[in-house]
Amino acid sequence: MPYRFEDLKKNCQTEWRAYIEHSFVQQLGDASLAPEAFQHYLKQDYLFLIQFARAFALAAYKSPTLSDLRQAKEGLQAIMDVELDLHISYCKEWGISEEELANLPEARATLAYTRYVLDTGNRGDLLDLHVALSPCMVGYGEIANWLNSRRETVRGKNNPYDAWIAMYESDEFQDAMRAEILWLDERLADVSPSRFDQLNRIFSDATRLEIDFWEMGLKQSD
Ligand SMILES: Cc1ncc(CO)c(N)n1
Repeated sequence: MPYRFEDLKKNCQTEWRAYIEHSFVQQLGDASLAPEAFQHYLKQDYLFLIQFARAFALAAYKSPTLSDLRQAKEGLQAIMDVELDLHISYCKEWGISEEELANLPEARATLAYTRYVLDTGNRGDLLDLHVALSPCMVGYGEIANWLNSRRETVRGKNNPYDAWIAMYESDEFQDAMRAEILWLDERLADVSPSRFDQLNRIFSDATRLEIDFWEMGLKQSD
């Protein structure tokens, strides 16, 4: 049987669920999340996205074909045009200026995750890099869908985090997520069992670093 993206998730189900259904996510969905925790997360996510944009640019650099190049561009575009724009305006609403954002120190969880992905991409090939990026691209789309499937989730003006959910359920983000899964399914179909094990390690590492990112938000750790 050829491997698929689903197999990466299946092989680290516990970590994947701990990421998707993290208490930060649940509290964001039911509007009980402390604003300070959200603001801390949002500021760090701004710094995170800058490094992730670099990682997608690295994917572009490592792309041997036009279609690979297009896929890297999709990711870069989702970050720069969908996420970063919203983060900046969201931060303004919450009283955080672009100047404050520019001078912010990176939390350890931000450093660990982003540098892990960049290092994996530098050291490995394009598939290693896309696998390292996939918990981010696919996870947040899945989180929005999971939140929408829960009765506890509050949507609309009674939830101050509604725009966050709206961003990740948007067609633009969901399309980018589906394109990433398709791209990975095509490449994973050709890999050997030992190569798949290597890729699974990267996927599981990145997923664990996503969990740490939520923890950093909840605890407002630096
Ligand atoms: C930490 C983190 N993971 C994933 C995404 C989705 O791009 C994000 N904005 N931040």
